[in-house]
Amino acid sequence: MAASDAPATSHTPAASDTPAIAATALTVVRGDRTVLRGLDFTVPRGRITGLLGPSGCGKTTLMRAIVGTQAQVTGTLDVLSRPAGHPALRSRIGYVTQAPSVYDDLTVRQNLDYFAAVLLPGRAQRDERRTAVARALADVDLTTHADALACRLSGGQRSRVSLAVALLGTPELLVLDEPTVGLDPVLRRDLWDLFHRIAADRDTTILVSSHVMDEAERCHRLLLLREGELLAEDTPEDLRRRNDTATVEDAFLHLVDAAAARARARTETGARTETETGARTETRTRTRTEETPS
Ligand SMILES: Nc1ncnc2c1ncn2[C@@H]1O[C@H](COP(=O)(O)OP(=O)(O)OP(=O)(O)O)[C@@H](O)[C@H]1O
Repeated sequence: MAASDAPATSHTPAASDTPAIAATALTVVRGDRTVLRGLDFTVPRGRITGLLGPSGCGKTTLMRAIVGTQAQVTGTLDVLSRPAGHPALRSRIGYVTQAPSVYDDLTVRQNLDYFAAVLLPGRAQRDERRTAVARALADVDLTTHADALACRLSGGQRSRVSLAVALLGTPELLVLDEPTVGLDPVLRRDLWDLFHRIAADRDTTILVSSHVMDEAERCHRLLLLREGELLAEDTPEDLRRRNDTATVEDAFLHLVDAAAARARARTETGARTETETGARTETRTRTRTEETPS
């Protein structure tokens, strides 16, 4: 998103205690649908925040707004103390989309070399490039596959190449869209261990989406999204405690039921008011008709 398309911002100077992401009344329209409705939330720095919710609830749309690739965003959205989409944020954010962005006809190392050349161009940065590529390969445990063509990799390995690309620039904010989809339990655990290492060792803020609720327990904080609305913003522990449930999944279901009950009550109140207003109007009309001499 161009800076001019960025939502309005209450631009504040950078400070280590300001949240990595702060949204107020964030609304996104896609086509003729309002996909995100008036979201207010913050994402703390250096922590792993899980964005959880069922398929189609708006997780990808929210991530796209944060990285600045989503049109029709209104409200306030600050990322690393800049308005989302600001050009200065490009090198500070790593974004891994659901579909791995990997060149099939290049090897793993060539893929990384290519993106490293974009991030760290020129002969003077050759050593930095080499170090960054070696580190990213080691991060995602693909050093032994460095010379394999990307088209020969498994789905999980391809996802890890995408993640390695995002790690090349040592981003301050890493936005990961369902990075563990389709991975076996061992790989999923290894990836989550990696996310925790990155957050702890490099002070990187990680926003990671998932629709698998057991992954919620691995996050420091959670944003629970449903049908474009934020159901909760809390730690997994507080979410369980507040809803008196054993798991985050049960807490989520509890919140969904409560939201549905509130919506039903609103609809019934609206219908009753409408009926009463209709009855009053009819009475008034009848009275007027009766009063009108024929
Ligand atoms: N290009 C588009 N144009 C119009 N509407 C879209 C577009 N892409 C997505 N949507 C709609 O926006 C809503 C949210 O989609 P989004 O991809 O953000 O959900 P999600 O929570 O990431 O889903 P999933 O977990 O399946 O990836 C959906 O109802 C979807 O139909």
